[in-house]
Amino acid sequence: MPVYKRILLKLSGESLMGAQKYGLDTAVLNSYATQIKAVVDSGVQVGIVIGGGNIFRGLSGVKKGFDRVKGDQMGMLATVINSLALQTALEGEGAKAKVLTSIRMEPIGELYSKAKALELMAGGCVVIIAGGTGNPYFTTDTASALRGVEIEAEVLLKGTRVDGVYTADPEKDPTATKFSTITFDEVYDRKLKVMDLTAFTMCKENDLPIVVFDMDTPGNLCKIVDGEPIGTVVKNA
Ligand SMILES: Nc1ncnc2c1ncn2[C@@H]1O[C@H](COP(=O)(O)OP(=O)(O)OP(=O)(O)O)[C@@H](O)[C@H]1O
Ligand SMILES: O=c1ccn([C@@H]2O[C@H](COP(=O)(O)O)[C@@H](O)[C@H]2O)c(=O)[nH]1
Repeated sequence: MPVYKRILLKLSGESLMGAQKYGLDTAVLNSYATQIKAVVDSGVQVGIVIGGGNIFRGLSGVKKGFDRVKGDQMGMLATVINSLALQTALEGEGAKAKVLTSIRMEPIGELYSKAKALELMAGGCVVIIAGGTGNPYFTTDTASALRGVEIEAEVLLKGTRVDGVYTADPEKDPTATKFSTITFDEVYDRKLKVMDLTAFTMCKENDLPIVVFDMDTPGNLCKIVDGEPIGTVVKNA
C-alpha cells in the first residue's frame, strides 16, 4: 500500500549509461520503466526530472573552452534526449508518459506548467519534466527540487548510483558510513555533497523531504513508495 500520493523522482543521467562510457543503455532504461510503471499502477502520481551527465554537462564544456551559458544550454538539451528515451521505454512498458519541457520546443514536448503537469498526473500519466529549470548555472537536482515543490509532491526521491548519504563520498572513501536519516542542517554542517546546496536549500525552505537511494537495485523504488526504509531520508528536524 503506497504511503505517498504524489512523488517527484530524480533520475541520474550518468546512471543511464549503464556499463558504457557515454549515452544510453536500453537495459537501464527498461529497468527504470518497469519500476516506474509498477509505482504508477499502485495509484501514485509520478513526476520525473532526469539529469544529463551521460551526455553533456556545462562545466565540463567550460574546461574545453565552451562559453558557460552555451555549455549549460547543451546540458539542458541532453536532459531532453534522456527524457524522450525514458518516455519511449515507459510507453514500451504500456505506461502513459508525456514530456513537458522547461524551454519552449514544441513538437518535442509541450511547455511545462504546473496545471498541465497536475492534469496529466491525475489521469495516470507519468510526467517527465525536461530541460532542467530552463536556466543556466543550475543543475537537474535543483530542477527536481523546484518542480517537486511546485507540483506539491510529498517527497523528492533521488535515485542515483549510491545507496544513500554517507559521512563522505563512498566512491572515494571506503570507510564512509551511511545515514538512515539526516537533517538538512547536518548536511550543511558536514558539507556533504550528494546533492547541490541550491537543491537542498529549496527542499529545506519548502519542507520537502528527500530520499537518496540506489535506483539500480530493482524493486527499491516500489519499496520506498510502500514505506520501507531504503536509502537515506533527508528532512527538517
Ligand atoms: N556524502 C556523500 N554521500 C553519498 N554520495 C556522495 C557523497 N558525497 C558525494 N557523493 C557522490 O554523489 C554522487 C551522486 O550525486 P550526483 O548528483 O553527482 O549524481 P547523479 O545524480 O547520479 O548525477 P547526474 O544526474 O548529474 O548525472 C554519487 O555518485 C557519490 O559519489
Ligand atoms: O536547470 C538546469 C539544469 C541543468 N543544466 C545543465 O545541464 C547539465 C546536465 O544536468 P545535471 O544536473 O548535471 O545532470 C548541467 O551540468 C548543466 O550544464 C542547466 O544549465 N540548468
